[in-house]
Amino acid sequence: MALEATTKSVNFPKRAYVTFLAGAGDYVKGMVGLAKGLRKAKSAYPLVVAMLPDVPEEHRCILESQGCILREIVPLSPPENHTAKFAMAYYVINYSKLRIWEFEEYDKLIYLDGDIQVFGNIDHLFDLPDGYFYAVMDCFCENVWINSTQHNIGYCQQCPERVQWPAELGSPPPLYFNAGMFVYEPKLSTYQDILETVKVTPPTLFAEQDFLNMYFKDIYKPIPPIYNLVLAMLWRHPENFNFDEIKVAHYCAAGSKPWRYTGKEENMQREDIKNLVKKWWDIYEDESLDYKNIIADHDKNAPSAA
Ligand SMILES: O=c1ccn([C@@H]2O[C@H](COP(=O)(O)OP(=O)(O)O)[C@@H](O)[C@H]2O)c(=O)[nH]1
Ligand SMILES: OC[C@H]1O[C@H](O[C@@H]2[C@@H](O)[C@H](O)[C@@H](O)[C@H](O)[C@@H]2O)[C@H](O)[C@@H](O)[C@H]1O
Ligand SMILES: [Mn+2]
Repeated sequence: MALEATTKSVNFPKRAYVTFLAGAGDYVKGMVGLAKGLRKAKSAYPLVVAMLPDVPEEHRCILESQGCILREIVPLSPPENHTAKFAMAYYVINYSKLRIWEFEEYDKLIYLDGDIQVFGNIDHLFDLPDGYFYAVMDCFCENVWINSTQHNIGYCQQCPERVQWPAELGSPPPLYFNAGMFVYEPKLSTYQDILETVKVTPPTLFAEQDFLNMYFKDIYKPIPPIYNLVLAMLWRHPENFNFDEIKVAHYCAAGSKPWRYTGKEENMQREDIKNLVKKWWDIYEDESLDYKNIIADHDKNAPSAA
């Protein structure tokens, strides 16, 4: 009785990982890989999939069979802005990612893109102090940044001493994070304000990533690159991290999505890239990590009821 009373009286924080799925394409493979990777890393928390209505029933069944918690969200579009030239045309759908601020039933969430894999347990990030927005600093060196001032003057925050920010351009830009992974606290009041702010914020190159950097710039706290290794860092800034310590890999470099990897694009024949793509496939194809087998093992080993 005492134990039961204690358990009931303790208010355990509700935490989860959350990802975002749009369309009927092959990103669902990324989600399955992510769900299995979190299990292999022995994470204590579930994976919630915030999915747009266009995700087909077949993909929903696959994700449920892998133990994912499905949450359908409504698309969110940026204000009409015909001059908007996103770095990648499809980035416009990524604004819908902002719906995850309405998941107030959770105290703290860690967002992970579907093209991310977790190779080491990162549950401890949930214990970071509340009231801040934690994410890894991005890199501006890839061609996808070609229309940005930083890229054109050769400036990157990963090595601010290489090319100094020119005084005539004022102070250097605030630290900028990659929005493929972040630790945040969902709150309806914040969510409502985000919706209102999106309506009056002209879209820019990196769509919702730019928006999130503007919106959270006062409470953004950088965390080490090993928690969201944007693959371009391997050839752009290898001095900024230790390859063997990578806990989270982000397959966002052109041609690096494991489920459609051909090895043909620039840098895709690198040994470290081939190693990370293989590590992703090893998890994706590991049937012992399938939810149904984990549950079966658990039931088999559970102490029989007295
Ligand atoms: O057709 C798409 C495009 C994107 N996404 C989701 O949106 C995220 C951001 O897109 P992406 O990772 O391709 O952007 P990148 O990090 O490569 O710039 C993906 O990881 C997926 O979670 C999706 O589900 N379907
Ligand atoms: O919609 C904008 C997207 O912007 C970001 O992707 C970019 C950016 O990180 C560049 O710095 C990389 O060089 C590039 O490869 C990568 O595609 C996020 O990863 C993604 O989740 C999403 O927010
Ligand atoms: Mn991504």
